[in-house]
Amino acid sequence: MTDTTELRQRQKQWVDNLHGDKPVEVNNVFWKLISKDSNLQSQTVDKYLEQWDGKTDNVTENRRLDSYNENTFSYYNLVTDFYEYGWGQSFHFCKFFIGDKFTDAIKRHEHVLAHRAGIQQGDLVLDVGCGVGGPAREITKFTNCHLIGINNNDYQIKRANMYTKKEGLDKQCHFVKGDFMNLEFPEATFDKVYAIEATVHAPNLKDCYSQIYKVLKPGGVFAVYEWVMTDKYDASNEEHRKIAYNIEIGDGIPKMFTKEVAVKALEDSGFEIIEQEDLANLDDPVPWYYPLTGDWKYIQNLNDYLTFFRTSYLGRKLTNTMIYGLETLKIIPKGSTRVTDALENAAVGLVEGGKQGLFTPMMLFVARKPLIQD
Ligand SMILES: CC(C)=CCC[C@@H](C)[C@H]1CC[C@H]2C3=C(CC[C@]12C)[C@@]1(C)CC[C@H](O)C[C@@H]1CC3
Ligand SMILES: C[S@@+](CC[C@H](N)C(=O)[O-])C[C@H]1O[C@@H](n2cnc3c(N)ncnc32)[C@H](O)[C@@H]1O
Repeated sequence: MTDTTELRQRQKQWVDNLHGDKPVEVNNVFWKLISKDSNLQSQTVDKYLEQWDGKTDNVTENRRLDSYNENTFSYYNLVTDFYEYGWGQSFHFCKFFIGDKFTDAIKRHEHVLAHRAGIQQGDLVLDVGCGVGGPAREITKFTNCHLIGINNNDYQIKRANMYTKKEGLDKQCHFVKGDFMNLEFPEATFDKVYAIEATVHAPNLKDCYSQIYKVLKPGGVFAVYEWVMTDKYDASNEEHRKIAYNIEIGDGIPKMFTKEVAVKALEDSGFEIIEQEDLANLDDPVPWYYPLTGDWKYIQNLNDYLTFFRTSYLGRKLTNTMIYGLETLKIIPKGSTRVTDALENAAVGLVEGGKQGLFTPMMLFVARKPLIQD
């Protein structure tokens, strides 16, 4: 048995045991937490947090980079239910315009990527790091393409396929296990490839982009919303490094790279960069991170009061207090509070990084695989 087969079997078994025997259709976050295996939940939290001891020296960082696969696997086993509860089925940020409803802005961000990638009816498209498939379903409906989503988290794949079947899209769109550091599709399979806020989990962007390059047809396009530290970021500045660290620990990221590293990685993989644009502007009338600040003045739709209460500072405090109470009463598994604490770190780091313009979750790159390779 190869190492990869063994790892996959172990991860599949872990997910089956961790999430208990509740049907995959259950949507209530508290019910999902109650039905988790307490022992395994606590072991998953330990496994994830043992990597995060506050250190950012080279040895510690290399350890995190080496264990990227198990680390993000554990992270998403812990946070997926919270993400769905607080954010919905698309696990990404978006640009807001005045008057925007949250769900409309999220979908528009997906349409923009599909448009910039030039996805056409009938194209075979790969979604790299597909989450529970919110963007994939939307892009399939928007373009009428055929789409495969890959993900290294078995729990998310189950939920992605469940939602897709429910929406009657399962003939056009499906989700499989895979590691974007080792894509197993034959060379030149896809017309287009996209990734939304996923490849930031890679331990090495060049190796990840090279895998994408390999599976794209010559002339094919790769479009990505990359998470990067901007040109303003200075790794030797303690405050900046602390912000990046909060983003790393709270979002399951082995190491945040700079925009410069991402550009070089695309070029070194053989791509020709057609467009590069940071869609997050500091002077945007409505900042991308506002759902996490709970700035009520930006809310322009009645439905969004509920969504943004959950994601706001106050709403998070309320959720975290409830989680703490339920864990103390042993109603939900041990370790759940440590998960909400890590998510709080994420929110703080993201907002601070966004406000200071040190970080962007929407560095858009559109890159082409040349028709003739060197
Ligand atoms: C991790 C990466 C690369 C992308 C995910 C981006 C966002 C969808 C998440 C980043 C931080 C998350 C938090 C929540 C939802 C999803 C994020 C915004 C919550 C609002 C979910 C509900 C919890 O009670 C609080 C969370 C704070 C962080
Ligand atoms: C923040 S989520 C974004 C999901 C999706 N793109 C969306 O916008 O809803 C990041 C995704 O990348 C996946 N991921 C992380 N590391 C991966 C890897 N090595 N191979 C494949 N998928 C990975 C996670 O499991 C998760 O689904």
